[in-house]
Amino acid sequence: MTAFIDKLSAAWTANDSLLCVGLDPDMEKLPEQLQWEPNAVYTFCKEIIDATADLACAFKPQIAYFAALRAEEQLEAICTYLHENYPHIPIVLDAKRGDIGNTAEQYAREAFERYRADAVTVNPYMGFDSVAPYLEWKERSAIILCRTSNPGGSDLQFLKVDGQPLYQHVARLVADKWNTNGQCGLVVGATFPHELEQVRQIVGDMPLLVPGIGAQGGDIPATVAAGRTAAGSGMMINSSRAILYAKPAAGENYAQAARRVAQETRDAINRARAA
Ligand SMILES: O=C(O)c1cc(=O)[nH]c(=O)n1[C@@H]1O[C@H](COP(=O)(O)O)[C@@H](O)[C@H]1O
Repeated sequence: MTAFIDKLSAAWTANDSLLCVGLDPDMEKLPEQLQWEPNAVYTFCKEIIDATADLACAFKPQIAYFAALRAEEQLEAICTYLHENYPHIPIVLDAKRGDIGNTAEQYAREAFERYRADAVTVNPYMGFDSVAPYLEWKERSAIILCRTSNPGGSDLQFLKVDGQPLYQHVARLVADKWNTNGQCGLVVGATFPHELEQVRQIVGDMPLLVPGIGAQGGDIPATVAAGRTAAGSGMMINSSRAILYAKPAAGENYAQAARRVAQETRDAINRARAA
């Protein structure tokens, strides 16, 4: 298996894209013609994947959307579909796990064995022994929450510890101590470009998952300016709802609408990279 960072770097180049397409299937927002289909979640995600795969550097299924619908088997089938048809595009399973070592071993097996994800999002709050089991999977990645995109992230992440906000301690800890094998990434919201810039300065070229453009209103040029590496990449900039539930224009179906918005988003990111 190719190491996560190598697979991601190849996808950045092959698709000339920093766009991560989030797969958050919400039954209430699914197109009407799918509402009565037994495998609606699978069909919807497959159509979105086929419509956007040449525009994306990663796909990020959010596990809660599948679990809430008892659709984990459809998530497994989607991951298999991705491996068979788009093996060059990494799967980031968004699960935000965090638990004691023994339990974390099971979460890691769930992400990496059951779903065969290339990376999984992980919460750092319980410390290194809660993250270490993911790093045992040498070709996979743990993407650790640092400065999340939601307003309430400030409740804890901005607390000052030794004069520095907690999120900066997380960035330093991961960069200096946890990332011994180059397997770690960080989550930093596009809604906080100033903090994104701070994190980029601390962690060098570490890959960052950057959600918060699209439905959450993050600014693409500000995000790219703050988070890109010297090589002009280094990020998976995620958009979920704005792509998945794009309103079809006249004559378009939902997958075509998703493709149009994904292309506009990828191109807006690339214009900002070139600026
Ligand atoms: O880890 C994440 O992906 C994540 C971290 C974060 O700080 N904020 C955040 O929105 N996310 C996820 O990114 C996606 C954002 O979706 P949209 O707001 O619809 O683009 C959702 O799946 C969130 O769960």
